[in-house]
Amino acid sequence: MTGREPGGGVDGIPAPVRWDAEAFGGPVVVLLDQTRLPREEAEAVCANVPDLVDAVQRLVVRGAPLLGIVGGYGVALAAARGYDVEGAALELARARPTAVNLAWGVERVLGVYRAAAAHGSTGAAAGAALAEARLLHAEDAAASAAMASHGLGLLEGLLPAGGWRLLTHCNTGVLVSGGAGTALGVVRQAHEAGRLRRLWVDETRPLLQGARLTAWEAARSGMPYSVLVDGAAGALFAAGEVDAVLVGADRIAADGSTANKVGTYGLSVLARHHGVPFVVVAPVSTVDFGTADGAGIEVEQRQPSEVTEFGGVRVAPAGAGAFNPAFDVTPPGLIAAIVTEMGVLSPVSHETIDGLRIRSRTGNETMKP
Ligand SMILES: CSC[C@H]1O[C@H](OP(=O)(O)O)[C@H](O)[C@@H]1O
Repeated sequence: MTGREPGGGVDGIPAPVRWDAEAFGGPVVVLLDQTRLPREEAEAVCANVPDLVDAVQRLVVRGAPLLGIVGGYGVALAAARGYDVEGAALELARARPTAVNLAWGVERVLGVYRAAAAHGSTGAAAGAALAEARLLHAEDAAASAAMASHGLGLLEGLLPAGGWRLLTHCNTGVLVSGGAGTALGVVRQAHEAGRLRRLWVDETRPLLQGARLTAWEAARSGMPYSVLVDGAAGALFAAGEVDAVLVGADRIAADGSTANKVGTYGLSVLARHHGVPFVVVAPVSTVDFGTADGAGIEVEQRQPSEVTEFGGVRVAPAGAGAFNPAFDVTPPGLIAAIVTEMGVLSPVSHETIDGLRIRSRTGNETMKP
């Protein structure tokens, strides 16, 4: 079994977020600062919502499921400290536009706060908000475990016996969830089952979530891994060195179109060309039934300096323009399967293998065929 520490964390990888009401003279949200990994394991302590919004926007904390958890804790923080909860919820929900989980986590805890405030004191409402944020956190940990199990079962059905060579993009492990992660959680489960021959880690320019964060997690978990520049993935496919691609998601539209870290779409085209399964792993909280298809997904455009500079040093000529979308969108036709905590979803029929349709949280719409 993976070495899971009590209170979060896996294989010596600290939990990326925690609530602390004691150690800092009042309620705070404590984040593992992902901009400083892997060189140092530093914490960012957020005692107010502007600091939390800044941390989200600078990717101190990042990754769709974790953004949902942090959004929930942010509402609880505003309530606990007597800030304007409605205003705080608005600021948090729009801190980054693509990952639907952020707004979902904010809205879920805000709804509990509003209901409690309507029938009781603001103190009781603050307590209800924190309890819901903690529940959301625990649910995501359970979702991670379920996705890892469903994902391993999918790979066992898709891939030959023996060791697998799996390629992943960006970071989708402990650092993006309440548990062991999404796509990297499946890889970790394959490793624990003795089925991981090699993990190919796309460095993932420009912020290097792969080379910095996935490599750090893989090392902590003792996985056999190699880092590659994003542009080298094609050569690996051409050499027959990739058995499957596993990626996360930031928003899955109702037709199965999937927004994920920029570079994901190109991998799906390579995978299709080379007959390699391309698998998305994401909790149902990433599915957005309110967005019909990929054209409706807002893709975050980030600062040009992330592309024209490296390590704070300008590498492109002064005045160079830059195209720096944080994500791209993969059409459902290029996705072999979407692994969720409820089961493995076909992106075309939108039914899990046992025929369970994924329904919206309001229970009426379903993913459209
Ligand atoms: C499974 S959530 C991780 C997801 O989020 C990453 O984006 P960012 O690092 O900008 O938060 C990337 O899209 C990952 O797949």
